[in-house]
Amino acid sequence: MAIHGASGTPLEGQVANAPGLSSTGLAIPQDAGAASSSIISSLIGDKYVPRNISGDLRVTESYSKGVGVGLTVLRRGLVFGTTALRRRLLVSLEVNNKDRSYEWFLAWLAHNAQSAAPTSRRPESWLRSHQLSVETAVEQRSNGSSSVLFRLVAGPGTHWFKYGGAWMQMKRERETRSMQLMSGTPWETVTVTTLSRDRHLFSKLLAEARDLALRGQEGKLVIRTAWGIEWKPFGQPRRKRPLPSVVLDTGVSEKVEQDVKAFLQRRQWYADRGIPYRRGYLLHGPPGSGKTSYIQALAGSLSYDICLLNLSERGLGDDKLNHLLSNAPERSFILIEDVDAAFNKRVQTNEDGYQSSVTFSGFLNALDGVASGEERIIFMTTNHFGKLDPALIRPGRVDLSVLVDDASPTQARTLFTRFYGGSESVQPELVECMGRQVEELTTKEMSNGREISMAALQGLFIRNNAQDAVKTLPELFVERRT
Ligand SMILES: Nc1ncnc2c1ncn2[C@@H]1O[C@H](COP(=O)(O)OP(=O)(O)OP(=O)(O)O)[C@@H](O)[C@H]1O
Repeated sequence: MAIHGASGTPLEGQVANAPGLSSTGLAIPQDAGAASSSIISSLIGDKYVPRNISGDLRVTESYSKGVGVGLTVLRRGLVFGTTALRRRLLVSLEVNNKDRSYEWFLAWLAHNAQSAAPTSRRPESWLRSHQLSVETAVEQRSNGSSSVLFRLVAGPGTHWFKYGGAWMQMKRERETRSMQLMSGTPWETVTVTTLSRDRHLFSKLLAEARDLALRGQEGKLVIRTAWGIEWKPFGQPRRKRPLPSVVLDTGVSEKVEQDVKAFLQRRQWYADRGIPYRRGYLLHGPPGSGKTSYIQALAGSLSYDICLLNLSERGLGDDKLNHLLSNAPERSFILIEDVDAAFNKRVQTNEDGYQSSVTFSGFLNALDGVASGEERIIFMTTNHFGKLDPALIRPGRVDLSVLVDDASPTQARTLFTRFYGGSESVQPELVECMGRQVEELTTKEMSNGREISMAALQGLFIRNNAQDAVKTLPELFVERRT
């Protein structure tokens, strides 16, 4: 972002460099008289040009020479004057799409423009424009349902709006010849121009735009994915999942939570000992046991964001990976799922045959990273702990490794009571009683070498009422995996 005078380049430079100008800034016109006499000669031939006509031509030559110089001076003067006036009176703010405030500003403008109902008194900020672009967003309501919204934002071109009593011109420009190499999106710039005396409004406006954006994320979990070498929000911020809604075996959730909290309070401790301030966690266990859900819920409870990293991403190489891991936004967990799948053969291949260029050693180096004071928390998940290379899970890369297993009897009971407790159709005592039944059933099935995932239990409880769920439960247990 940059604030500068309206002309952009220094005036002196323009004058001195302009073609056809002397160092004094005056134009030196070409010999207009000679040119006109040669045109006449070529039209009617030299011999028909009488001597006295040639004398008149000399008068005309010096006259046109004078007019030429006069016009040039006038034109230059006008340009000079206008530029000087613009420089004195106007001030511009430039925001480009490399900066986070770019999105905030466009969203703020769209928000204010849309709130201007035609019949009501116009609010202070509104948009006057004939060039609009559409941005589609999915909004999640508090009851969990979602709706698709179309937001009209100022498209490329010139727009006008009023803010804080001042008129502002906004120019959105898109660079069509070059793209951002990593993300493939065009470079864009927004230049807002207003009267110099109103320059203080810029910071007010940007602060408002930022607050509006952050308000939209309050109480929500922001998930980011890698876009080239940058982390960008993926979809709209989601509603946070309450941590207790992810039911892990006794003590597991507390162990991870306490470790993360203790780590967050020891920044100085790490700094004093010169240890890189980072921590790695590995959650391993069968599919559907709640690993991802837990990490997301934990992030939400600590008001952290999630940066989701897919090691099989097309175009992701060792360098980019290193950059991404070292430049995650503050207050975010980096989540790398199914880490075994990425490196069990040391070279990973997509369904379409694409081979990621991240190497195992490159990944280890990126995990070690450059020692810096920046906080970094990485969570990795896997379904196959045994397949992991010991180099990956050594302390420093994985500091805490936790098994998140299939449903234990206590987990099954707790999930049951969470689902059916508080419902009007079932008495609380009955729910407690059926919960104990679920616990006993699970203990019995487990002693027979059978198990059930938490995801399967959740599915059962979603589809059935309490009585039917208890009846159907035994059918869902499967032989334990070896
Ligand atoms: N322990 C749990 N408590 C509550 N719900 C759970 C639990 N485990 C799984 N679920 C539910 O099951 C679904 C899948 O869970 P999740 O994706 O977190 O499992 P996972 O262990 O990460 O699976 P995978 O290893 O296949 O990635 C989610 O909808 C989640 O709500």
